[in-house]
Amino acid sequence: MQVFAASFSWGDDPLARALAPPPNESDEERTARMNVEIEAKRISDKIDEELQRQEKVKKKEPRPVKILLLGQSESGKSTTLKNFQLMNSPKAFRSERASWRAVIHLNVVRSIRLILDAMTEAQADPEGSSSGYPRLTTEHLMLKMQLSPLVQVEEALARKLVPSGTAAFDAARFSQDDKVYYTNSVRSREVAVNSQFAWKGIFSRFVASTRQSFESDASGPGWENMDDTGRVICACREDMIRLWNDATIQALLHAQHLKLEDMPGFFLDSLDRVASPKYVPTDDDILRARLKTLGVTEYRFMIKDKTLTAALREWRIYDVGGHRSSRAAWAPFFDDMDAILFLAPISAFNQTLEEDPNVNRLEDSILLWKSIIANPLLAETSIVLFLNKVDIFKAKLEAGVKLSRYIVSYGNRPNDYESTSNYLRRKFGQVLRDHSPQPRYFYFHFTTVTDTKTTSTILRDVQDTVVLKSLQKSNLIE
Ligand SMILES: Nc1nc2c(ncn2[C@@H]2O[C@H](COP(=O)(O)OP(=O)(O)OP(=O)(O)O)[C@@H](O)[C@H]2O)c(=O)[nH]1
Ligand SMILES: [Mg+2]
Repeated sequence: MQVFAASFSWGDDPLARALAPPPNESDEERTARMNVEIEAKRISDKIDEELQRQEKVKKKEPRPVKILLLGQSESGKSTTLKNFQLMNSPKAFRSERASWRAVIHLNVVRSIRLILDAMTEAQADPEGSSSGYPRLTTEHLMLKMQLSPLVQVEEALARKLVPSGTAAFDAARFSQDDKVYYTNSVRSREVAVNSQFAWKGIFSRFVASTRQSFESDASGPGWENMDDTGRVICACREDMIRLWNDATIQALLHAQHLKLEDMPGFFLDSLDRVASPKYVPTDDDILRARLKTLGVTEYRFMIKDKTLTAALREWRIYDVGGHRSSRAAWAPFFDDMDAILFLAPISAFNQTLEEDPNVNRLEDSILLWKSIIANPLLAETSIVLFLNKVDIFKAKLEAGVKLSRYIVSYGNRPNDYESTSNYLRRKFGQVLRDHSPQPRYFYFHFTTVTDTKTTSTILRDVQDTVVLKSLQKSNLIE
């Protein structure tokens, strides 16, 4: 210790010693050394300047706008996301048509399977004496047999979309019914896909080989480019049409209260088109296709701000699963959002949750809305309400379904669209006034998000006004 202290002194700095000029330096050597040092300083100053410039640019670059889509399952979140994609990156949206064709085929075979299941139930009581079901003829049973390969097609498509054993597949949330992954109830069992899993990539080989035909609107890829599942569906087209249009089958579905046309992903009225070899999904078809979300999907795009600076700003839209078991995944997104689009399907007033048949869907929407409004983490976040599925809501009212039968508080007010829709809007507005931690503006729209034209106007309004206000409030825009 003493030896070390004796050999080291502050005046003997090894760094200063290393940088000091050599003791017997000539004038020439000195000039050369100084020139090298001047050049080194010039380069170093330039690097500092560049770093400072980059820092300034970084500060000026607008921060991304983040929007979170919320609402119960089947409320229309993913359909709203599709509208954003169609508006802001139509080419990319349309390049995914081959993948959506597979989903539409899956939707078709699901509807057919539900009819086949209904027929099996009727076969258990052939005389219809105890159930009151209409009698099925040998012709019906022949049709049923001819269509039975579609059950395997459903499983094959489902397995393609949700391969078991992938890290992205969350088996805990599914019952393994017939080795295919469906959500719990057998009648409404439905394939779900985890958004972390790049399911669209599965069809990319197919897309690549048929890119031209899919990108031009003229005609589809044709039989020769179709995969096996597509071929079976096309081969069954005539039989499916006959089954769906059969009066006895319609009576049977009616007797079993099975309204396929009210279910998401209904394409049986378009079988002629969607089960043809040259079928290419239209934008409308893609918006009507149903694929339940698990996990979180992020979509990014750039648009010009509607501000004086007209800066190009990145937008990020987040789509989450609305099933009760998926809602715990919402919270981590709450503290970082500029706006929330909350979807409440008002047409669901006479339906119950798939997760819990004792809970009315509209009631679930109101409770969910209340919990979002009251959440202190979201106190500063703009929230926009979409009272969605207005088309189905109107159709139900016109068919004579009474709102007051399910929402008793509606009493004996008139059952027309004007009165009922105003009543529901006021209910949601009242929850906002009563439960928001601080006063906030009630932004709402009546929507049918499967209608791209009206939805794009509404979304542009959301983009231009609501979010802009939120950015101004947080001083992100001068
Ligand atoms: N007729 C009609 N159908 C709609 C409307 N909005 C959504 N749909 C359909 O309803 C189904 C469900 O919509 P999604 O967007 O998948 O619902 P989601 O909220 O993403 O549901 P999860 O992923 O389960 O949380 C789809 O088949 C849509 O095409 C609407 O306004 N009118
Ligand atoms: Mg979804």
